[in-house]
Amino acid sequence: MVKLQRFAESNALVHEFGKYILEKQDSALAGNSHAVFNIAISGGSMNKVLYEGLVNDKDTFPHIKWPQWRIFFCDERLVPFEDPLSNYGQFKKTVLDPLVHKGDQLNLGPTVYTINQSLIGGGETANKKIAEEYASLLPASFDLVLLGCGDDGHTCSLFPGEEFNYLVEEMTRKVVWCYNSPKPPSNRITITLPVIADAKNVCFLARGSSKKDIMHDVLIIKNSELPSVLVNEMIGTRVTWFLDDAAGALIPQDC
Ligand SMILES: O=C1O[C@H](COP(=O)(O)O)[C@@H](O)[C@H](O)[C@H]1O
Repeated sequence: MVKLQRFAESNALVHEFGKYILEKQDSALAGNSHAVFNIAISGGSMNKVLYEGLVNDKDTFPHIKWPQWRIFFCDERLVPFEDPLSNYGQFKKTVLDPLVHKGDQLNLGPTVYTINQSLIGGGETANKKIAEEYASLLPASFDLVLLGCGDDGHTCSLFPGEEFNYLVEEMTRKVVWCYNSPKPPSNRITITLPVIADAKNVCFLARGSSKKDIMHDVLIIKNSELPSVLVNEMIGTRVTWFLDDAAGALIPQDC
């Protein structure tokens, strides 16, 4: 059974989301200044909430131990970092740059693991190599995986539909090349379901009315053709969903 956290108010959602991440940081570090917090983050709408909930939140910000964070990407689009579609590029612009320069001083930031940009544009062999190299960087397991859920029920770059079965059926490799993403760009890499299943905590974030139908399919119908549902089914007790009222409009309040 997954945990549902619902919010009528956007500020409250953002604040509680930041507090949830802080809690997971604290249990991973347990006061040990040599320990690290391994977190995998998603792209898209997640970045703004990470900025608001972690960098711009005056209660949370002072408690984040950024130098002990090891940040990885759940998926990455195979474009140069300066391309607006790059998940790392957007994260840098939205979260890292403001963090590093916050408060008129230079703050020490987290260690961020990106794909090998020099291989982008190198075709099939290079794309497979990007996935392979990225897999070799991943920790044995994540303390926290932060997931989005697309309007079609995809999460990471694991898409629903027969032509994408090779992605959700991958049970050996930790990272795979997605060569036919229905959402641009078509070339991406993504962590696989076993990596998510090994995580200590998994948290989905869904906001806005464009998500209301898919939230109904995921949380009420539980359509197991949807990758987001597969995550819930695999490790439900470790999964928390953060929803705003617009995304949860079709979910009964007592759910
Ligand atoms: O393409 C992607 O989409 C999903 C969902 O994004 P959202 O903007 O609808 O929240 C995202 O989680 C993933 O990282 C990204 O590459």
